[in-house]
Amino acid sequence: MSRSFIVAGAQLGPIAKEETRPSVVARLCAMMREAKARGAELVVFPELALTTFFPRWWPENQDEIDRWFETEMPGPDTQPLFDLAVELGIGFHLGYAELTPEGRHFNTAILVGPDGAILGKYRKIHLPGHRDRQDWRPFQHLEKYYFEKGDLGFPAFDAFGGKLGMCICNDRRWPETWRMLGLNGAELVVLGYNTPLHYPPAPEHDHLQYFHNELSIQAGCYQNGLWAVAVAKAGFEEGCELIAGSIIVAPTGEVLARTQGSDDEVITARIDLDRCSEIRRNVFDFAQHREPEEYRKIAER
Ligand SMILES: CSCC[C@@H](NC(N)=O)C(=O)O
Repeated sequence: MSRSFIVAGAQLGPIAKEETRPSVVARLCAMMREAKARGAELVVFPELALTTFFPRWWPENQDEIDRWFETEMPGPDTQPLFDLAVELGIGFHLGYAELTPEGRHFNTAILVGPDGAILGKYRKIHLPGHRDRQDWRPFQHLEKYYFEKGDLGFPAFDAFGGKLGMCICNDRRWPETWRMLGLNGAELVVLGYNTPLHYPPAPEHDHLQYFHNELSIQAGCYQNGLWAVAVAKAGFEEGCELIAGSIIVAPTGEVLARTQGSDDEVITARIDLDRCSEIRRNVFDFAQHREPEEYRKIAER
């Protein structure tokens, strides 16, 4: 397979609390068709792409938690997405809430090939927010309550002629995420996010949300010599404004495509995985220039 191909980011506008899974999957399918029409071989959907961003609410009972989670992937509601991918011959990345047969809850993403096979799975490691109900906030951010920390590390998978890695939303802010993916050989990192514009503990930083999003992703790409497709769930969702600004970023840190609005929107760019070496054979040649014995504190509590 060629290492130069077109990728798409499929940004989602808001998903209402009562919007059904079939309705959301129809929106994803429409964007998958558009991505394919624009020549894409891979389309990237956001974090928790099947539902509203439910960690903003304190649940009253277990049923109110489990209603947001998928117990099978694909399941009856998501099978049409897999079927369309096979029909069109396009791969995809999808974020969703996973409930395992053992009753464990994860914030999960998968990478699916153009034959509909699941090529890789990632479970979010950096869970932001809080565990307890905090009524002073205009909305909750209860990821630490709803989810367990991911247990799959930061793997890179053989896919699309190269090595692909995944992370999810808050993970993108941590240099350790990108470095682990880089060390594991990732050449393209795909990720989705749900980022409220308003950050209640430090509202003086609200105006920097778009800047911090791009800063983190561009730095991750440049410092590890890899590509990224980073895709938002955006817009006013149940009274909470989520940032948009989905981007495709080159190993040089340059932004090649960016969404214009805050609704369902597809962006595309041609990427060439061989361009990772522009950075990895030069300033970030890990074998030549890394000094890991000086970094031990990074892996300590
Ligand atoms: C409350 S922390 C900020 C919000 C966080 N959102 C997610 N979904 O991880 C993020 O890092 O974008």
